[in-house]
Amino acid sequence: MLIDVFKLGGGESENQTFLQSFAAELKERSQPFVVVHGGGREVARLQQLLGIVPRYVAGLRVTDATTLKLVEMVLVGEVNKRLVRLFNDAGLNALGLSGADMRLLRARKMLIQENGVPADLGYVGEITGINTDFLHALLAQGVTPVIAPVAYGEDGCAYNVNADQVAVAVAKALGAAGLSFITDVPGVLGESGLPMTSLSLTEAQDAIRDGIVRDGMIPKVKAAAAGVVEGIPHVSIGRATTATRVYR
Ligand SMILES: Nc1ncnc2c1ncn2[C@@H]1O[C@H](COP(=O)(O)OP(=O)(O)O)[C@@H](O)[C@H]1O
Ligand SMILES: CC(=O)N[C@@H](CCC(=O)OP(=O)(O)O)C(=O)O
Repeated sequence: MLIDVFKLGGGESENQTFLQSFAAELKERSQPFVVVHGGGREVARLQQLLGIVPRYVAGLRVTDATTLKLVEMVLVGEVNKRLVRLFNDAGLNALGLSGADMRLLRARKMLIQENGVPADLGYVGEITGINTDFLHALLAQGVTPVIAPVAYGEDGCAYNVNADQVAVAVAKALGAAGLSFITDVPGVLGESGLPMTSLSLTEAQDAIRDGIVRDGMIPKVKAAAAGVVEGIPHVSIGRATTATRVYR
């Protein structure tokens, strides 16, 4: 069974017009697929509303116990259900899941260094396992899993995981044929400001080094490159017709 994984970024998960046409396209697909979504911008907005200043290290949200609650409220409680409603309105059989459900996404605390010094990101996790049997069983029944990136810690805690990283882990675990990062730009924009048709792993490194790829696009390009290295045959960033293919 050839499976595709779509990662829906934070900008697009709020764009009703885009979502309706995306859902209609998904409905026409004959091949099974899984959707992983983000929603980082909406988490940041709620933090700000509550007087909490969002903090990031290497593009990852520093997640203390209060922030973890907000992350779960927004991503699992709100964004996930909004997408599931919309997909089901379009005629799909969508089922919203977080990492805790059936131990779908297992994780451990992520340990990283910032400028050579260990940085404590709190409840930020890295994926250690995926319940692929459960996903396969759902797909075999024509169900579309819609996954929020809050994982189930090996220590019983919830962990906040970057949604691009979750998408790569899910695609790798399922042996997916394709992984598409849908975001609020048509593709990875080159120096000209136009989307590039393709980006090799070396060109990706150069584009990051030269500042052509910046901000949130850096972890996305790195995640896409990791997907290519993991052997996912087709990895792309952007909208269907203008997306940038990342290749070895
Ligand atoms: N070279 C580039 N091409 C396209 N987008 C870029 C580039 N460099 C930086 N960006 C920024 O990256 C953003 C996408 O990253 P992000 O907002 O984290 O996406 P998502 O929420 O979908 O994961 C774009 O909206 C754009 O502002
Ligand atoms: C650890 C970490 O940073 N987690 C992300 C999870 C959501 C996400 O990745 O959303 P986007 O895809 O919209 O960026 C966060 O808290 O923002």
